[in-house]
Amino acid sequence: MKQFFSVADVANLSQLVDEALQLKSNPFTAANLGKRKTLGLVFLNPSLRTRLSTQKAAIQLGMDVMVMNMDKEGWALETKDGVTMDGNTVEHIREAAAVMGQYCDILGLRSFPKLQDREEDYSEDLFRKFMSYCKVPVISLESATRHPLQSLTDLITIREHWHETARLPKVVMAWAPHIKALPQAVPNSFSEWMCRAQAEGMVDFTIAHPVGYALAEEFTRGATVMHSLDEAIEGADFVYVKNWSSYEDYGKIHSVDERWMIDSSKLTLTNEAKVMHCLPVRRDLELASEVLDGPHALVIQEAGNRVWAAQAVLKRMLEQLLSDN
Ligand SMILES: NCCC[C@H](NC(=O)CCC(=O)O)C(=O)O
Ligand SMILES: NC(=O)OP(=O)(O)O
Repeated sequence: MKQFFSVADVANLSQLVDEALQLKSNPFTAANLGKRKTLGLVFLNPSLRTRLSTQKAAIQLGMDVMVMNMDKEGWALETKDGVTMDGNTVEHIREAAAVMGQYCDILGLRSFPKLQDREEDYSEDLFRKFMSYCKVPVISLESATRHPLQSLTDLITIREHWHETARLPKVVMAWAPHIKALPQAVPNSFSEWMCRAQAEGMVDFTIAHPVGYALAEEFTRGATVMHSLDEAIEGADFVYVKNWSSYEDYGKIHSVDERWMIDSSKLTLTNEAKVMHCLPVRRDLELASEVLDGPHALVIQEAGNRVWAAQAVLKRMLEQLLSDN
């Protein structure tokens, strides 16, 4: 694996999930694979889980890790070409990415969308430039439109908590309220991974969102889309809670009539569903604390699984690096 940016970078989904679960039961099987290799984690936005779980994964593979909080500690980055840099930006991504590639064997990058210009965000201009200029394999730590380490984790978590063989788990991604305009990266990515998992006979996938919150079609092909939360979650085995801002009316928040927050009474409509969320979650706005603190919540186990997703992906990248050299 030379890059990990979307589900399209994974040749065999089921195998990668299996490998992650094997690493979970035996974390140090490849403890020397990454010896004398350096992972650089570059953050343009905040992070708790991605930062710590990816570091831990790399350490368990024997790698050295360097973290750069570019947003707070780096020079202000210019990403546009052909501009005279007489404003606030100090360093161009052409040099910054190329220099980081000199220090690291694999780089990870987190960069959120600005949510102002849809075309610009969805072109993934910054991420693509970083990948092209750094000249080493790049792992997405969440880009403008996707969060593949999270989605792989989510698939691992569903596989781990589903034991019936007679039928597929009903997985419902449910839009939730929020006060801020949030990116579509997590829901786009979850949907993209679940649609692939559905096509490969692993899950049955539904999306529930209010009118006006449709995601870009390229991420949702094959999913059942419903505009009533109650109808969508009926009989659900997993409910994946997430807020996102409008894609159609880009980056905007529309007010909604129906109550969209999952609480205990909503859960009675489901098949004793497990409730997932990528975190961070705003209690009693996006998700009721009675659910987060109750037996249906899977959010802590899910966050724990971030380590095994990252470790499986880094292992594949290291194997490729070693076979290329
Ligand atoms: N990396 C996981 C989610 C990151 C981001 N959440 C946030 O920005 C939450 C901010 C807040 O709640 O104020 C998102 O939804 O894409
Ligand atoms: N879920 C997730 O990516 O969390 P962080 O933003 O804290 O890394």
